[in-house]
Amino acid sequence: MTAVLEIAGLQKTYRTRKGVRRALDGFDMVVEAGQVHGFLGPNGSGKTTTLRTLLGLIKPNGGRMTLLGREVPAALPEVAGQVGAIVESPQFFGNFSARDTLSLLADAGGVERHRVDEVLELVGLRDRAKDRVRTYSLGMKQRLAVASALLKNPRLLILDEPANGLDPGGIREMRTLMRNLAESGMTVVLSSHILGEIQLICDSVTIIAAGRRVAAGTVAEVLAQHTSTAVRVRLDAATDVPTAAEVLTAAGAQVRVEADHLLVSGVERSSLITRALADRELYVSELTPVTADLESVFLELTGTAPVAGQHRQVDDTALTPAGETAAREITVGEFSVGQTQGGWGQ
Ligand SMILES: Nc1ncnc2c1ncn2[C@@H]1O[C@H](COP(=O)(O)OP(=O)(O)OP(=O)(O)O)[C@@H](O)[C@H]1O
Repeated sequence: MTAVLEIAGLQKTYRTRKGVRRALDGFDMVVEAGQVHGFLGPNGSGKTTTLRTLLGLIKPNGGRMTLLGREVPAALPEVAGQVGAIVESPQFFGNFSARDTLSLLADAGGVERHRVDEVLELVGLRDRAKDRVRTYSLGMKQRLAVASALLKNPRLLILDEPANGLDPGGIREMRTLMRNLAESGMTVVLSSHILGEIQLICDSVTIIAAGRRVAAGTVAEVLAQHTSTAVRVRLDAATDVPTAAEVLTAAGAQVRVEADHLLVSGVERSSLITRALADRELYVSELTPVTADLESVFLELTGTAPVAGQHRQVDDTALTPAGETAAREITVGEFSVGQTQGGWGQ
């Protein structure tokens, strides 16, 4: 497969009154041709900074980037015609219709007018094309934005949070649109917080936390790397749960205590769990491998699982006056996996 987007060791620091904020800390990303690729990360992890840097809107402090095989930002003038992007919410004139808006953009970009009708059809706005934009729902405005990025029939489409603010119906329409575009041969990169959605529509994902890649690969690979050993353990007597947690922790397992069961990982064989518990006269009523979804993997990797009474501190973990990184990296398979601290609750 050919990579249409490659980023290696990208660095970006912002100077703020409080010190230097390291937004990207050696970030890597690869997107293969023809895929829908999800770019995931908690608030403030560096997604927008990455996309803006890639598109030449801000200057990196280090690292290398290519788009369609050409080194950027140097080759941006040559590749820009084949890359459609919406990184900041575009503003449209409320008094213009979708057709007026797209015609204006087509003329300005040297795109033939017949393309306007094609993209209106593609994004499902044909029937409302003559209505004023101010009468559009948020979902329709998002689709108009996507239509504007599609005018030049790009090989690569980059969308920052395309489903932001959409209701479930709007999200479903956006999903269908993304899949249709990928089926037509276009590569689509989309950043999102809506993880269930990403799991449904993306072939592959990159997860970023504190400016570093913490996981990458196909959705199946990322899930498989984080699901192999987790087992749900229920006991005959629910009152035995705390003791069982102690026994399994002492045996070297990682144990998470849930309301009426345990989630146990880091154990080679499930039979070791049953045996360790039976030795203490604790009897198991259920032992089930847990299939993680992308959301739980994301929460585990980015350290943003809800923490009671703790406010989200992502920006503070990224603020490193001494220039140190807040991310801790370990290697799992061919991907690097890191962990950061941080709560939730913004
Ligand atoms: N212009 C700027 N000046 C200073 N710091 C900035 C600037 N832009 C972004 N940052 C900081 O850089 C880090 C990464 O921000 P970025 O907007 O790239 O994250 P993000 O993953 O896109 O977040 P979100 O999902 O909230 O949009 C954050 O700590 C943010 O506060």
